[in-house]
Order: sequence, then structure tokens, then C-alpha cells
Amino acid sequence: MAASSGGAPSRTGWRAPRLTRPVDADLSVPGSKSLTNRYLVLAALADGPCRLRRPLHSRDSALMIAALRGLGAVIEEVPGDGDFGPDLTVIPLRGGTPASRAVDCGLAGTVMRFVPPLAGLVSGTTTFDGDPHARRRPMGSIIDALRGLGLRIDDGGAGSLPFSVHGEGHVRGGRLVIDASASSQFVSALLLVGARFTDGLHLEHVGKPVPSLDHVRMTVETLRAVGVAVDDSVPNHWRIPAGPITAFDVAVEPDLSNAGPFLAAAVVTGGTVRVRNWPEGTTQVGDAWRRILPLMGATAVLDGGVLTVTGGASIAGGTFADTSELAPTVAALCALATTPSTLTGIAHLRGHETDRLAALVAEITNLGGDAEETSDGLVIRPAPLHGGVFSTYDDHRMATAGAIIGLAVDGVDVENIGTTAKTMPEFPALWAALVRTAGGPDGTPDSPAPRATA
Ligand SMILES: O=C(O)C1=C[C@@H](OP(=O)(O)O)[C@@H](O)[C@H](O)C1
Ligand SMILES: C=C(OP(=O)(O)O)C(=O)O
Repeated sequence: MAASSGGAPSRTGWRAPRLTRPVDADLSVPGSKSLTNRYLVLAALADGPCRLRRPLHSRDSALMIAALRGLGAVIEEVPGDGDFGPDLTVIPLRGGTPASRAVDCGLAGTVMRFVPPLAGLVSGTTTFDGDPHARRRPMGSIIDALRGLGLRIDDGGAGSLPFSVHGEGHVRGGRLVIDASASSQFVSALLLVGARFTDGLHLEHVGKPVPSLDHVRMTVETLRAVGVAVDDSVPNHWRIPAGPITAFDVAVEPDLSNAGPFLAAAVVTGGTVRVRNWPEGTTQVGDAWRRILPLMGATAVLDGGVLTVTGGASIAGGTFADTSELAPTVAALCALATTPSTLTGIAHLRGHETDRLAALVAEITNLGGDAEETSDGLVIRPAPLHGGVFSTYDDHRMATAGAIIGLAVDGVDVENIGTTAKTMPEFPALWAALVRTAGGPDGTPDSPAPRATA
């Protein structure tokens, strides 16, 4: 496998840079995956042309763009002022598309969950498939919901990818009951299109609690910002009247979840990382770094749009609930902590890009660590770690977890660092710039630390 630019070549992939000196970095991170892909869906349904400023450009956003183009949206790249690629303009779906089209979901939950309801609003057949593991991600609630809305779905009875949606150009909508306990994205998917159903949508969740509720709040707030009146005053019920989605021009916030590994580097090395353009108010779950990292002994100060995290003398373990997509990064830090940790409320991570609970236990244990699964999370105890291969399972957050552990442990080979392209193709280069602020990886001569400017 080819080595990526962030670490030295190694036999098995990407040798994670090891640091015994502190990082001292200023950086920007690319746009939020969750916001970019919500804005793209809403723009495709809006009542006029829209613009996304500083959007994410990654595999997940590229798959969303391709899917929406296939359904008839016109999406173009135009010059913008972002550090990580052009802006996007979107002319909404106008009909007149071919009678059938295929959507590649890759491994993107946002594509496989958000696009099928939208396909119901377009005439013709849309076939969905994705990477091999995508066929194992939970989809049954979306398929059932679409049937409940009167759409014909061919899934061979599997309740998973691949399947076809036969759209008629309109969906009646109204009352719909689903079980969204496997993924918050089931709720978000239906809310994003609900205003365009003829009778609007009254969605009810019945079952174990909806996980990753921060992401549902993000959907609700994003909808309100484009003129959709979401009533979420009753728990597990969302009511949306039929109506237009107002065209918008929006700047996408940086991805605060993807800022996590860089902030973690400050914690691991006892250094400082400053992330620019941190929003004062946000619906992103990644804002929780400001709460989580101090529990581990770091300081986190948000001032003037810059989040500054400085690591302490050691990493404290603790109990971390409902960390959602932050969990792999939290787990990597816990594996380096001096006291035990418990992560709870993340049973649904078994349905993510891989079974993240099993994967984290396997990879931490493979490096000599002490980790085990519980029914809804992980227990990780202090143990001396050694080098080895850190497998990534095509999961971007497993790759970054390996990079974090490798900062503190000699000889960690991250097996496929390229999988970070799912949400942050720039990861290897940004990590290399971060490492240079500590004078370079261990074994390179000390040199004046250049600032990470990426
Ligand atoms: O709506 C979204 O953008 C997301 C919702 C969450 O999904 P789950 O509820 O399946 O965890 C999260 O983990 C994922 O990374 C992004
Ligand atoms: C769970 C994740 O992604 P997806 O949107 O594919 O569900 C994630 O990014 O951590």
C-alpha cells in the first residue's frame, strides 16, 4: 500500500509520526460533513438557486453531489474564499431527468439515508448501492418509512442496500411512525424533505432512544434557518407543515468533529493547538470538545473565534456519555490515559462505517491495551502500549484514532490512512504540518518549529 504524505513510508502503510516534544499549532479545518450534506439536500429542494461557501470537499460530499446531480440538481464549483476548495452553487431539482438513475452511496450514512426520501419526489427509478460494508449498515427504518409513505421499494426483502425507489414526482406525507433507535439519520432524512410532501410530515419515533440526538437538533435548526417551521415541542414527535424551502446563501462551519484529532494531539503531547473559525454558537456535536477535553486534564478556551486547547501533564480517564461520532477519538485518548475510562450511550456505533466498538477493542488490544465492549459502549483501562499495525476497516475515524495513539507510541502503522478522505482528504498533510510544529517526528533533528498554516 502506498504511504501517504503525513508519515514516513512503512511496510504496512503509514507510520504514524511519534512525538516526544509538544505541538504548538494554529490551524483551520475543512467544512462540516454533516452541515455540507444537509445544505446540499436542502438546496436541491429549495425555491431558488443557493450557494454554499466553504463547503466540505471530500468523498462523502462528492457522493452527495453526484447523487443530487443524478436526480436533476445542477451543482457547480465556483471560486470562493475558503482554504479547502471552491464554493458550490446549486440550482434545485426541476424535473425532466432520465427515467432511471443509480446512486453510489459509498460508505456515507448521509447519502444512503438522506437521498432515498428525496428520490421519492422525483419521477422514475433510483437505485441505491454502496461499498461492501454499506450493505451492512442499518437501512430498514428508511425503507419501511418510504413504503409507509406509499412508495414502491424493491429491496429483495433484505431491508438494506441495494434497493430501488420508484418515485412518482410527489409524496403525500402526513403521519409516519418509525423506529430510529439505530441511527438519528433516519429522523433527519425524513425531516429534511418533509416540507416538500403534499401534506407535510408528522414523524413519530417509537422504540429505544434515538441516538446522536445532537444531529437531529442540527437538522431542526438548519430547517428553521431556511424557513421551515419544525415543531419538536413533544419528545419523539416532529411536525412540519408543507411549504417552501427558502433559497439560501450560507457559509459552512468548520468540521468540529474532525478538529478533534488535532486537539487530541495537544492533549497527548502536552502542547497547544489553536483552531480558527470556531463558531460561538453551533449545533455540531464537535463543540463538546470544549467540555470533554478539560475532563481529561486539558484546558480549552474559546476566545475571538479561536479554540485553544493545551494539554496537561498527563491524560485523565473518566466517564464519557453520548459522544456519538467523537467516540473513536475519545477512545484513542482513553487508551493513553493514566486512569480507567467508560464510554456509554454508543451501542449504535456497531452500525457505523464499521462496528466501531469491536474495531476499537481489537486495535487497542492489538497494541497491548486493555479495552472491552459493554452493551452500550467501552471500558478502557491503562496499560503500556507497543507498536503494531492499526487496522482501519475503511473507517476514517479509526485511521485518525491510530494517528493519535501513534503520537505517543513507537511504531504504530496505520493500515489505510487514505480512508480519511471520507470526510477530510487533507488529514495526512494537516497532520504532517501539525507534527512539524513540534520540530518534526522523533528522530528528525530539532529545528525551529514552523507554524502549521494549513
Ligand atoms: O446526521 C448526521 O450528519 C450524522 C449523524 C450521526 O449518525 P448516527 O445517528 O447514525 O450515529 C453521526 O454519527 C454521523 O457521523 C453524522
Ligand atoms: C458515523 C459517521 O458517518 P456517516 O455519516 O457515514 O454515518 C461518522 O462520520 O463518524
